[in-house]
Amino acid sequence: MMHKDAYDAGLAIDAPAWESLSKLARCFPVNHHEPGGYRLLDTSTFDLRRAFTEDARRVERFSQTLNDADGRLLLHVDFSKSHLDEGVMQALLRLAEEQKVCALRDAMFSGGAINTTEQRQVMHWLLRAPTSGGLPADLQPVWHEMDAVRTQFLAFAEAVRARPEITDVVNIGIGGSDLGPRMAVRALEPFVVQGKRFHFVSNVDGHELQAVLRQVQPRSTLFIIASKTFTTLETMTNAATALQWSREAEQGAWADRVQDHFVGITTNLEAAAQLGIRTTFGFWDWVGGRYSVWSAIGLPLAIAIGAEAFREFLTGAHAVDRHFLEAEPARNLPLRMGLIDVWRSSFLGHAARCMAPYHSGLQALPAYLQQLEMESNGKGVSRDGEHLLYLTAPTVWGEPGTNGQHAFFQLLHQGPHVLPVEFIAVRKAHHPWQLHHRLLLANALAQAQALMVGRDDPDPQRCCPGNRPSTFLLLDELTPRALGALLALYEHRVFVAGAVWNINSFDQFGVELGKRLAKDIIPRMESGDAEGLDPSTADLLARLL
Ligand SMILES: O=P(O)(O)OC[C@H]1O[C@](O)(CO)[C@@H](O)[C@@H]1O
Repeated sequence: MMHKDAYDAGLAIDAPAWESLSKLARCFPVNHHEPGGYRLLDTSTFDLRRAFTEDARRVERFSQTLNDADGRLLLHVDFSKSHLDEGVMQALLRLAEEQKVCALRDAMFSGGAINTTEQRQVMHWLLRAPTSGGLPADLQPVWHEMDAVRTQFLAFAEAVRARPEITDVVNIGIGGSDLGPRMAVRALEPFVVQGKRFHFVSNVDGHELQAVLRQVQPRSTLFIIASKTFTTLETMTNAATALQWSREAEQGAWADRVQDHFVGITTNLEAAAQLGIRTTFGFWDWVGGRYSVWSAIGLPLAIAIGAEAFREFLTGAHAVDRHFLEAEPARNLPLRMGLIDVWRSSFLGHAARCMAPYHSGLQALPAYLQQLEMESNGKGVSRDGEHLLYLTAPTVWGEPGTNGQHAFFQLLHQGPHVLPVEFIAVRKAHHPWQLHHRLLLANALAQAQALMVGRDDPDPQRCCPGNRPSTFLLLDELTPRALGALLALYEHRVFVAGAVWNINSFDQFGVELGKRLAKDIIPRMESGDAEGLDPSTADLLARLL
């Protein structure tokens, strides 16, 4: 939680704008945690309701529309219901300058090894570049290699689509090798080819694999084994079991055909070959797992929606890449949104953000964003190895609206701490029942309004304090292009926040320790040996055995 001394001193980052923002924060409601108490420091003078009455241009000032090159609406974002004013926005833009965010952005887009802890370039953006035009000379061959693989996996996707005998596609992968394609196939359901079902198996929990294998037949199923490293325990275990299940099917009569029904997506082509997988599509160590849906990791999506629509998905993301690179800071949407995220976490103490997509197709978006944001920026040490005195990535969670309203929105309206909500609404529906869509959208608007306006009541149990912040994202239609734009916006916004916080957003060493300890415990699950384990783990092990 935010450290009071650091907050008071305003010196957690040695930049003049950081200090100004620390002072400005005193005019806003701040979530403050100290031993024995969590409270809202509401010494503030800032009130959203008043902010709108005092500034007739507030919506215009704090909202922005992005169109693509053809002038079509990509997305519109209204962050006017955020706890901020023009002074804060200006100080945030100065902070971006002092923290050299644009220089880091330019380094990323010119192939600099900005993932410093792993000495890697960060070039997921290259995967959506339609041509090599404008790229630095040393990136030209990289683009051509990438484009060749892209052409191959998209041709493969088309070939699978043309085979009616393949009725099921099973993606086996976890984390970035699962969440992106899983979320996007679901989101773009109206564009998905008829006659094929898409399944995603990520967990090492055999129940998940079993539930899928019960529904499919080896001869009509394509298994995609997706793993950047091809060493991940869950994926390798599920892949081996799926292979064995296929070989044993039909009394072994199918064994020699099995390989034709397995495809590997990895940077470790050798490991895939060792498993006996003959068809593979590669990608590169400059694509982080959580940024890989644009690569061959997106194969399930490409099969689902086809090569042309997959290229549309890339086009939407590329439009946002261009905008992020070219727009001046004051009208640069990912920059502004990333800066607001910094303001909310580090200055206002908003330790969590609720994602509320009002579209059931975006059901898996909160889970996707959890990895993107929390694995990228959930860090407490700077690039230079210094411990940070400020909050970084918020906890991200959520559910599609209206479901969340009937579950946890109570806390958002009346809980003692302030948590911003991010609404995502889509203007056009892909079903014929306009009434449903009107009710859905009306609820999104009403919730954002209720959080802000609140409700006075003489009975404190019924009173809603209001003045609660939210952001409202609006898509015209949930198309491949719009989804690509939305995801790229989130990627760059996470980049901006990480750059301001001076953390490396592209490694994930925090997840290593658990993996290492699991390796130690796995053999104990058979032997029961508890030597060297702490008493709690030893007791639980004995009970599980
Ligand atoms: O694609 P892989 O190498 O199987 O890794 C899966 C996931 O595991 C992680 O390394 C975390 O454990 C993620 O960063 C990654 O997306």
